[in-house]
Amino acid sequence: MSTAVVATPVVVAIDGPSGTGKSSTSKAVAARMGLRYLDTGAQYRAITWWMLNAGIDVDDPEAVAAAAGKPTIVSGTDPLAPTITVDGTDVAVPIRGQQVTGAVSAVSAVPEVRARITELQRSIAAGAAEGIVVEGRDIGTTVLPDADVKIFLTASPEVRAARRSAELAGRAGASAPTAQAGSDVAATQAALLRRDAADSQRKTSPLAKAADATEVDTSELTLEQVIECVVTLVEERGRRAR
Ligand SMILES: Nc1ncnc2c1ncn2[C@@H]1O[C@H](COP(=O)(O)OP(=O)(O)O)[C@@H](O)[C@H]1O
Ligand SMILES: Nc1ccn([C@H]2C[C@H](O)[C@@H](COP(=O)(O)OP(=O)(O)O)O2)c(=O)n1
Repeated sequence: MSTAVVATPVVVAIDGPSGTGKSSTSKAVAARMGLRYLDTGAQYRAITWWMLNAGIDVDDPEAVAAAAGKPTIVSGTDPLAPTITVDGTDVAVPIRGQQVTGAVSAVSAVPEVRARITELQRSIAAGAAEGIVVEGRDIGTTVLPDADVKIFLTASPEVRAARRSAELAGRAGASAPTAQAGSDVAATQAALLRRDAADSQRKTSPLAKAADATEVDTSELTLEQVIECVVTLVEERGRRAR
């Protein structure tokens, strides 16, 4: 395992669809390189959780826009223990639930929500004196277009669905694979593809690869290989900058 510390603050943008390994890779790279870590998907999930809790119709963009400024979202950026709160409540667990996952694309498509969360993301990145790894859908294109290193992770829909299902099953405490697990993977894949389509087709700041991002297909790579690949890209950039 390589441990590397970069001398100057470096900003790393990691984008891609769900299940490509953004969170796992970003956390590990940040921890190894002494950088902060920001999960922007968690912020969109947090504002979605708040909207659902407040009884706002998430399919009504005007109602979502009108409420977008109300909740206070705070992200803790320690890669070894990232946190997320809404108005002081720890929402790390409920934001991963099905209700939020099913509503987050609609809420995050609303321009007023994106403006608010983007501003928050930029201020967190600007305040990270050690440098930061920021992961999401539009970091390289919109949030931090001047990021030092931009990575776009991909993987086949089959691989992504299998990873996500295993993760969900692990969380639910499931053990041996069953026939039910097969249909769960199919349902998970269909839900992932629906969310990809919504996130890629929205008008404001869609999921997209920045022209200057390095694409890494993680389908056939272990998590460790992906981490090493990103660490190498960050170190190469550090050498070029010196
Ligand atoms: N290269 C990989 N090989 C195998 N499993 C992986 C790989 N990358 C990530 N995973 C696993 O897949 C799941 C989803 O990864 P995650 O980092 O949450 O993806 P994303 O943030 O892109 O949605 C996690 O359980 C993670 O451990
Ligand atoms: N920068 C971002 C990050 C996430 N989003 C939206 C779109 C995504 O479907 C949701 C949830 O993102 P998240 O990264 O938590 O999703 P996964 O964990 O990869 O399934 O938030 C966004 O619009 N822009």
